[in-house]
Amino acid sequence: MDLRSDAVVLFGVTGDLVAKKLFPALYELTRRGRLDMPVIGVARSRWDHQQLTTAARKSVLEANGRIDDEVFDALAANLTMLSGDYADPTTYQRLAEALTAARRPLFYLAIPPAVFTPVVDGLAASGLAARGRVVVEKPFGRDLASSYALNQALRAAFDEERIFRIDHYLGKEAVEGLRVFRFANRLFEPIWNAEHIDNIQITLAEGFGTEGRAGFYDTMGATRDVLQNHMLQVVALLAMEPPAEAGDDAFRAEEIRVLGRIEPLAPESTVRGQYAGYRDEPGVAPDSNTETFVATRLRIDTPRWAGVPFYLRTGKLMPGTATEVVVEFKIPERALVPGGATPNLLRFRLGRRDGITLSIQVKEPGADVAGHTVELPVDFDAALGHRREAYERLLDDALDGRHLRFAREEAIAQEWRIVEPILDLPEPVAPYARGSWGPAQAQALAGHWHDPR
Ligand SMILES: NC(=O)C1=CN([C@@H]2O[C@H](COP(=O)(O)OP(=O)(O)OC[C@H]3O[C@@H](n4cnc5c(N)ncnc54)[C@H](OP(=O)(O)O)[C@@H]3O)[C@@H](O)[C@H]2O)C=CC1
Ligand SMILES: O=C1O[C@H](COP(=O)(O)O)[C@@H](O)[C@H](O)[C@H]1O
Repeated sequence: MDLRSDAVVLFGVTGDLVAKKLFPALYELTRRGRLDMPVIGVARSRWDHQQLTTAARKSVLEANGRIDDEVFDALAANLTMLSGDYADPTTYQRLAEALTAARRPLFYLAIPPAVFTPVVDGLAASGLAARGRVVVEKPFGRDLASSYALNQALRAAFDEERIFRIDHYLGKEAVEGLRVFRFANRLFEPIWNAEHIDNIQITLAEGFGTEGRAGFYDTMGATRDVLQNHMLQVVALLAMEPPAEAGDDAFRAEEIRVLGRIEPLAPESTVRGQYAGYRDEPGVAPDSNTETFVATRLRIDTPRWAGVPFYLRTGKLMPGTATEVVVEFKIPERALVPGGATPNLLRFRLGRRDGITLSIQVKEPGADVAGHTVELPVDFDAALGHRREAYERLLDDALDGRHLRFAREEAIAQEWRIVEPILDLPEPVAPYARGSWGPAQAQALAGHWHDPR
């Protein structure tokens, strides 16, 4: 089935993901002439058409800072609202009536994972699944066992080619660009290994808290929310071997292979934290042990990465919002220049102010011959101009039935295997101050973290 979908159904249209990412993506697709089709928002909340379009307008304005009324009106003319309970078969019957003219609807599950299976079952029972595609948000299940069960439920309703497991980091231009950096630059490949790299750090920091989705977040935590998926995908892109041949299948197979060589995370080298005041938020259990921060050390059992630690940390209410990878190279074997024992750092900025910065040593001005660190920055906005947002690219792909930028089932299974030992640990989470880099124990884990700029 390779024809473009002809309707979009957004389950969870009242939610945070739709507001932050999906409405702006739909607006942009409309602007590009890629979305002239019905868009049906589904939720339990009893929204009318006016509330739906008001929410859509607000989210486009918040994302873009401005709005083109002609484009927005074209999108609004396609929007309709359908309120109903996901356990009620009549919800799907009404949806089927609204989709009578649609031959290949795209069902987007922008809902908490606990409701994925009931919705898939409802789509199957109503006959809608038989002609549709489905996009399933991350996290895909809660652990390895539940991800298998979710796969079974999906496959009972949809053919594999009509299932799209989204990890929106795979749709980010800068994340996808790691593939080009690794395999289109002869310069770095010979030193991309344990002989020359001391450690690799990945920080996914957010300067905001749970933003009204605490009830959902409290069932999830940082490990399931972003470490299991987004961060491990970035690790795979950094650590994979060059594929034996060009092409997307060989590339994805190699990614899965390296995920398979990552050792399960150890509780002893993991720090879980919770920001001050989290337990007072509406929807959070008063004794919640959910982590809003996690830092961990990961090892990859391949000759290329023998002895090289990968340090990963992510948290809410950190000092700022940024996703950065820092590759720290080893210092020169012999100290021939004073001040020359500073490691070269290669910094990838992913998703915000995208770019790459290489820090190198140059001569300190003056009579003495000594090293001084300078940075060679590349700013992708300046160098490359506008690039499309991840959700816009991924929605466009799913509408066309293209799987390249979606997560593979085997990769997701490996990711759950890796994080399983640190899920739901009974030890109390360590408190941390809002606006800090997490609990003090996390600072010690890496010895020295390179904070995002
Ligand atoms: N928010 C984000 O930035 C991102 C989110 N995601 C993923 O997207 C999905 C949705 O996330 P998000 O939008 O943040 O979630 P929300 O907590 O905002 O929930 C989305 C909607 O789902 C409905 N809902 C909530 N709880 C239930 C329930 N128990 N049963 C049925 N419906 C429920 C609510 O709508 P109503 O009550 O009106 O039916 C709510 O508006 C998740 O899988 C998440 O991991 C992925 C990337 C980013
Ligand atoms: O999947 C999620 O990702 C966002 C972070 O995405 P980004 O593109 O803004 O880096 C995170 O805020 C959210 O909690 C999580 O569900």
